[in-house]
Amino acid sequence: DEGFCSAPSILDQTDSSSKPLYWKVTSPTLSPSHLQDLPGFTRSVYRRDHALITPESHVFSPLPDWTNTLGAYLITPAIGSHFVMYLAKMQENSRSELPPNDVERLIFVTQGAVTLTNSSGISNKLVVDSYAYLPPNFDHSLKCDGSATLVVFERRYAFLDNHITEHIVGSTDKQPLLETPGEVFELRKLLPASMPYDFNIHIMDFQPGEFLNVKEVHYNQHGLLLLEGQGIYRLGDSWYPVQAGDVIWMAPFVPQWYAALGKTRSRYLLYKDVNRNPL
Ligand SMILES: NC(=O)N[C@H](N)C(=O)O
Ligand SMILES: [Mn+2]
Repeated sequence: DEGFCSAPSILDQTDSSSKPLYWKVTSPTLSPSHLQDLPGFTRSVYRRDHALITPESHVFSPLPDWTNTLGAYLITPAIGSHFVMYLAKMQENSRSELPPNDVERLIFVTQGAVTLTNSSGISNKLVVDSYAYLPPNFDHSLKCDGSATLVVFERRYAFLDNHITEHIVGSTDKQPLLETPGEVFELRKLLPASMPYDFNIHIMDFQPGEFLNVKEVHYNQHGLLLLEGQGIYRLGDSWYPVQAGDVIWMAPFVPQWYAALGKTRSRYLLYKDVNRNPL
């Protein structure tokens, strides 16, 4: 019947297997139609030790120095982080610019394709689910002919004597699953665990109904992008319904916990600082 319960539910989404990987990051499904474009309504929240930034809050503007690229900064030191996280929407004939000196960069492709060229002229085509790590002061450029959406992390590299990081190009599906003792989620890491790397990017998969065992509190900070699925994120004393396309800032020591819900798996990408003494 056409009663009010006929509002389309997110669970009515038939299988999205026909859609490209991570399609929801750039075209998220908003909650039932009665919330769509409701004036002034947002799920975004900004607190002392966490923030939830949802797609209806994104503010894009031309990325300074890049060509034909719009950027939405989601996390910057102004929020208390030691890194930046931004979405970069590269349009046709677009080109990146180098980060400042001594700043390392990681890019992850969520839509389209870009060509990464380094100073020795070697090019790599990066498609959805591919990534590249660029060490500090490493000459490179990203070019895009059509369109591409990247999530970019940049950080002033914490130099260690006699340690340097390498230029890395890879894709999530080629990374091995790592042990997660006491936890049920599947874990991949995009960077080596070795000492030179002062952060890593975790890709974490949960089946519906699975959740973090540890209600984590730790000195590390996080920038999270939910790539697929939906669930409930607990941050401090608040509980947030989240879905693909949502971004979360977690400050050091904020209590954090996730439970996956719905009919499809949850996958999120997580920046985590590592390998450096917190003192
Ligand atoms: N919120 C998280 O998912 N945190 C990760 N499990 C981590 O800190 O390793
Ligand atoms: Mn954590």
